[in-house]
Amino acid sequence: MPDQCHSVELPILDISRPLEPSARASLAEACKKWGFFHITGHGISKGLYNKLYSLSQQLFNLPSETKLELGPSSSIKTYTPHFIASPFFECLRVFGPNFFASAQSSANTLFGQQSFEFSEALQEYGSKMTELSKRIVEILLMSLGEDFDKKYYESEFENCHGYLRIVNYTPPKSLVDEVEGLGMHTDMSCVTIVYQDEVGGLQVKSKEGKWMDISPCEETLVVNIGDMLQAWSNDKLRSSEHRIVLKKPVKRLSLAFFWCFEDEKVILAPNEVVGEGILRIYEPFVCSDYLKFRESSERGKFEKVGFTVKDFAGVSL
Ligand SMILES: O=C(O)CCC(=O)C(=O)O
Ligand SMILES: [Fe+2]
Repeated sequence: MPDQCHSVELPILDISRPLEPSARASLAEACKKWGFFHITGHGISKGLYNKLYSLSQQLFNLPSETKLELGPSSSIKTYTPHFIASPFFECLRVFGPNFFASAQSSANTLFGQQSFEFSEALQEYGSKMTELSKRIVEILLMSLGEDFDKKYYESEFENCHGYLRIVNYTPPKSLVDEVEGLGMHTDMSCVTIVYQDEVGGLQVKSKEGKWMDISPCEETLVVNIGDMLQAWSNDKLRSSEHRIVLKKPVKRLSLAFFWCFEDEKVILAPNEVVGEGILRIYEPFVCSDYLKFRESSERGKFEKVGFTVKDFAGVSL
């Protein structure tokens, strides 16, 4: 393995069981240091993943003209073609809370009216991810402080919503070394839940600036903290820079579920979360203003770093 890249060891949390005090401490530490951890006990069967995998392959194997009917210049806009995020990246978005309806509107164009298999599978996956996201936010609140889940879940996180990105990476056939499938970025979510297939390629940047592999592991999902929760937690939870590198000339599929605050939400870390005697790092801001800031400062660059939540709402010293 090249010197500049190592695998990172992250805690594995069994989400189906109550949070033990020792797990709470290692989770808090991992979230502060890496902003990434693994979960098991998520209740999603291998069968559902196999189904989503083969349906996604069918979808991305369709001719470009068909996919572009859902592209950025169409009315539905659920498909992002190659050469927007990177030459090797394309994705389809499915929006909650009615994942069935969102998937179906894309499926009608792609596969014709008769197919419900795709929408049903996405409804099942989207609702499971929604439940998981809620549980993860509760657990993260518990890791921040005694009874913080009871104090803050309902008042702060009750109106969160989610969407899914199905991502297909196609590296060049004559891959010599490695290429970036998706460049360095932070997520704008509260939390993101990622399923990556066995190809791997997800990397997180350490605070010292080293790229570390997050290797795929069967039956575990990757969870990462996004900018919204970093700001809300006054940096107790880190939204880390990450990217996808393609090292083999094979396709890679991932499912990334983003759990986000509602657009009109004002993000302000509660005093108790900031902690006594600790400086507040962010000015309060409206969620959608940050999303607009990110869109406008990275035109054509798709979530490139350089304009993140600290640049937007960081307290000037
Ligand atoms: O493809 C992946 O594994 C993760 C993609 C990602 O980081 C993103 O879509 O924000
Ligand atoms: Fe990401």
